[in-house]
Amino acid sequence: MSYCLNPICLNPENLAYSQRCQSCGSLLRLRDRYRVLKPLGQGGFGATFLAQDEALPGEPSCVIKQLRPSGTAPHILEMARELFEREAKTLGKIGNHPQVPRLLDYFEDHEQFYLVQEYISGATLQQEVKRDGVLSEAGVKQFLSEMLPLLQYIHEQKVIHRDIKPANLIRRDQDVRLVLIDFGAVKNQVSQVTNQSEQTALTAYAIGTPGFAPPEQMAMRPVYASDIYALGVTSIYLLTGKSPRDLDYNPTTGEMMWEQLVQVSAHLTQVLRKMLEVSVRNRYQSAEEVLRALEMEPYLDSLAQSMVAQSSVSVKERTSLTRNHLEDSSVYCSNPSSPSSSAGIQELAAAIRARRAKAAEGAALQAPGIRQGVMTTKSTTLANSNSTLHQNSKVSRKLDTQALLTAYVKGRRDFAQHNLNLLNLQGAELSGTNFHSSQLEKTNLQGANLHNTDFGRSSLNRANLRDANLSQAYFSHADLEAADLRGADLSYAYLNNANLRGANLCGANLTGAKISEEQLAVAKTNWMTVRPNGKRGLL
Ligand SMILES: Nc1ncnc2c1ncn2[C@@H]1O[C@H](COP(=O)(O)OP(=O)(O)OP(=O)(O)O)[C@@H](O)[C@H]1O
Repeated sequence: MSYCLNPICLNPENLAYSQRCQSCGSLLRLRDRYRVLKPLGQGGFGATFLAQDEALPGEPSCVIKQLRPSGTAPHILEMARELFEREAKTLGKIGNHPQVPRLLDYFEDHEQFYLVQEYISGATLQQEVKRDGVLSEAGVKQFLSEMLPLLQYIHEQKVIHRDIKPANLIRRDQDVRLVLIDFGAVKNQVSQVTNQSEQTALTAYAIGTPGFAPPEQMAMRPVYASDIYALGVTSIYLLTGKSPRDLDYNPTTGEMMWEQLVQVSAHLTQVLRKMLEVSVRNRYQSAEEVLRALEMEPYLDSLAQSMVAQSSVSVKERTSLTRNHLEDSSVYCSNPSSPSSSAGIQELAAAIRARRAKAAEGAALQAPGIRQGVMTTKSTTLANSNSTLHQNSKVSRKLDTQALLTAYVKGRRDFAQHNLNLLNLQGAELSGTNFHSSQLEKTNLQGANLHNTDFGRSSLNRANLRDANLSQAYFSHADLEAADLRGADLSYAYLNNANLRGANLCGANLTGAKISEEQLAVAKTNWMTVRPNGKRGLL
């Protein structure tokens, strides 16, 4: 089909490759190169079309946006043009990012404005949820780990998107990456002071989508954290399949009531709660902060627990100690961006890394010079509680094969921070389980169903994962050194930051998996290994 772009054409559908519209006589090729195939949508200011560029070899698809303001008053036209230019400028500036459509052309033709951008072939997250159902905790973590670096990049370019929602996120068929579209509502040049009345009039037409946009954005004062709120609402949609308009709100605080609808770990709940804070002051201030919190919270959680459990410390001491500790680590900090709190996080992260390194080396659990129960300075407190955490988690969270399988059958999915070393779980049904930070060294998981399972930061050293179903599993920071992954289905798994040294990926399926060339270089592969692009061959 060839579609006529004349806004007042009564019968815009024409035969493919026609020169002129049979109904209104307009030329059907825009700028003598773009042929419109079909309309994709119509918003307040413009219409969007799928087109092909006949001037290029292969006639690649593209998206054409045509400025079509609904009113004709000069100031409306002016505002619409401004919004349109904004999208063009923003795409021109940030469209070289792989998760943003490229700006291909921008021009005026017969007093109409046009913007041509890269066509992203794929389904939106809204369509995906309607088609495949809601995501698990691991799925949402993967979503956030993909979106937060993009958000960080956009914000570094001084751009607030202002309309993040499932319908504006397309999972590109070609490489299964998420692409953010619709930059028509972005706020550019955040630091520049604009004419207040112009800005207010303009933003009135571009406040984003009610329910996804936070209160300050609806009040026309968007900030970077507004995008974090919208990302939080999108995560709730992915977990529940419910749009904000289908959710209840607390009449006193205005908070969205979602917690009773989802079954996720305490740490993810805490992160989402802070992303969805009604008050900007209490919300995460940057995408980086959310990323950091996602990686730290499970540790902080058990850190607090292990400290409370410490028998040699009095209740009074324990309470103040826990509070100080949490303040240091900025978990409940009212101003998390303050230098002291971020130093706290770094200090804690360093301690955790040191602890993990020690554990990996098989060093003694208790660091030299640290004595149980004697807590004098901040650093000894930290080190002491970390060693306790390690011991406690080893002793109190050990499960045998039978106990684990029975708990799973009864509906339990959270086995984070457990010691499951050496268990025989061959062929077990364990899909959608949370094994975050657990120890699964030399565990036999051959042929097990581990679809959509969270192995973030877990230790799977020399684990037997042969022929296991690990599709969409999450392995960020997991240790898979020397693990046997022969014939495993790792399609769409998230393996970024996982240690794959010596891991055997012969015959494994890595279609759509998130994994770097460096990681693949240190693993074993053969011609049977299916690469992330879906093709077989040596890596
Ligand atoms: N670059 C693109 N690649 C593929 N599809 C796109 C692209 N940009 C927009 N679309 C699709 O075109 C349709 C229309 O999108 P558009 O951004 O113009 O806004 P809309 O959904 O009509 O309205 P609103 O601006 O209110 O969200 C949507 O279905 C969207 O998924």
